[in-house]
Amino acid sequence: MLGVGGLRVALDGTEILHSVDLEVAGGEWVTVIGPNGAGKSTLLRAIGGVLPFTGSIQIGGVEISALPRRKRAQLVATVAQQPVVPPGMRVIDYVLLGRTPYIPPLGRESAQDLAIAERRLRELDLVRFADRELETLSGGERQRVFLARALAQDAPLLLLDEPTSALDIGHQQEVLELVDTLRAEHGLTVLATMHDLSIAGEYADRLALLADGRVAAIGPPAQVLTEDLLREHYRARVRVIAGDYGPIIVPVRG
Ligand SMILES: Nc1ncnc2c1ncn2[C@@H]1O[C@H](COP(=O)(O)OP(=O)(O)OP(=O)(O)O)[C@@H](O)[C@H]1O
Repeated sequence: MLGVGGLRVALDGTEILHSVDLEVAGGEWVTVIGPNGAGKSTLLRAIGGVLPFTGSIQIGGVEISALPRRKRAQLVATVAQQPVVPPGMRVIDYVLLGRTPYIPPLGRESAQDLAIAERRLRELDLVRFADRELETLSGGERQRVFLARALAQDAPLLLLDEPTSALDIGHQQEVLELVDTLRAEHGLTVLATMHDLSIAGEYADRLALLADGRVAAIGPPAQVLTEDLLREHYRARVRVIAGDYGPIIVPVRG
């Protein structure tokens, strides 16, 4: 579904990603983990088509650089780490922006577009905020709105850059379960980044550990979330405990 080969990205003259290779199958969930500054957001931004790169990024066998913007937006939806919040915009109108790739030039959203946006608001527990200005929402409420907009885009590839970092523990689980349900029902492919390693391992089929702009390890969560790899790449002292849905990572002092 997604094929990344020999990907290099330089920002302001500094190479951040050094020949990254990554394959994500249709319907698979891969989460990129790694220490601060490893290049996780840069990787997602390149795949999302907002950064220049060299190498190859293919979606469904087609190079993204060859896709017109509108077509790309029908294939890839992104929840960025810090999305731009348009001043004065109501929540429902923001979520409707997710339908833009389907609205003809100079056209208006259809009743179906509105129905899809409203369904996303319901699924993400946001109905009561529909008419509020986005700027007036709390950080966690706003993060759910960003996800609602991306899901309204109905793209087969979803890029999630730390989608639950502002959410309380209940909403974290609710949002990730919703993404997982959509994946099961519609074959959605998910590429995410996350700092919570236990949650990352519970939801992803595979984890890719990025360090200094290179893939240092990739595989099923139990293969990547090891005390040795986490010590080496995060300089963290942890205990790894076997959980029902994947390894549970507990930071320890000694
Ligand atoms: N415009 C820029 N010029 C130079 N370096 C940059 C620029 N933008 C980002 N970087 C650097 O690129 C590196 C990777 O950044 P990126 O945001 O991809 O990391 P990350 O793994 O997502 O980190 P975090 O976990 O902290 O969100 C960082 O060292 C960052 O300082």
